Amino acid sequence: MPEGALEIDRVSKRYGDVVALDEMSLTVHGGEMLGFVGSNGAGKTTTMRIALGVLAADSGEVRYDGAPVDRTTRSRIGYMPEERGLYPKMKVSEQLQYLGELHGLPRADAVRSANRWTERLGLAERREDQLQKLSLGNQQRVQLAAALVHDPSVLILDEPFSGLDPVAVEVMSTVLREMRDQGVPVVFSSHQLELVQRLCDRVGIVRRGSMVADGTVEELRSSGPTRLTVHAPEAPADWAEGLPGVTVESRENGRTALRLDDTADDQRVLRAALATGPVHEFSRERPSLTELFRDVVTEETDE
Ligand SMILES: Nc1ncnc2c1ncn2[C@@H]1O[C@H](COP(=O)(O)OP(=O)(O)OP(=O)(O)O)[C@@H](O)[C@H]1O
Repeated sequence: MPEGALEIDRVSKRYGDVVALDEMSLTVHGGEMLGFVGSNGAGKTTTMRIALGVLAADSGEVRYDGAPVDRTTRSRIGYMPEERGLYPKMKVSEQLQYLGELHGLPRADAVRSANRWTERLGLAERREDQLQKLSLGNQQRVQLAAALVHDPSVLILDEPFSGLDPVAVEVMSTVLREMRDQGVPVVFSSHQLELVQRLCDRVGIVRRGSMVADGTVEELRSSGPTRLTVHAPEAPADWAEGLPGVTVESRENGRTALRLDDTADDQRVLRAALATGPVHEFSRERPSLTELFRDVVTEETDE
């Protein structure tokens, strides 16, 4: 059972004048699923291509199970590229068998594995079809099968969920969870933040080639400014004005949404609210991953 971690350690990469990666670091442990999120052009694909070894880094190191990734470890990686590079005219089963053999499986094992994954991914009826005759969603299932056919010890997937219908999303999610539960480190990029929040053990947010936030969804959601909702129906409109470190974000039907920075004292806010009359609600709101992500992107735009 694979247990090793995939570590990307301060990897930098330039394309001419463009700094694609600036000391990017991330670790995915065995048995863990990491969601890799960031705006367009932030550096996700470049990171994954370097991890796979199809692109060389200018500096930094990629390690699996503590050792630098070499040709042998590379063949243990299952990769689903964004550009979906399969052969359009080849039959589904032939293609998967060929890829299995290319990764070192004996022919009989490659055939067995291709059959197993096509069955598992709902493609059994399409085995003898050319790839180009399949719908885009089914082509994507074949691409996942291609990443899995050699029974990889690490899974790296570039936007595996993009363009999938809800049933296919469930199939893909279940398979990735199973791989994770077998001890495989799984990392995938995605712009579908709700899906990432639901599926992943950890999330890494990348901005301009560096990791800017990394943790469990819970850790990320409890970081950042505190947001409070206070329902004090008799309070005057300006009840929270002037409280140190407190910004009023909105006020509607007696409910005030507040943002507290590090200098604010929530107990002082509560006392101020009680001083106006009854308080029916005093609750801390935690941001969703989408809101956290928006904060990071906004910072980027502001710079
Ligand atoms: N072959 C290349 N030549 C020149 N610049 C490139 C090349 N590939 C990527 N870049 C640049 O490197 C940066 C990082 O791109 P990358 O594709 O890694 O981002 P990404 O996070 O995967 O984006 P997306 O979410 O749009 O797929 C971008 O500025 C991009 O324009």
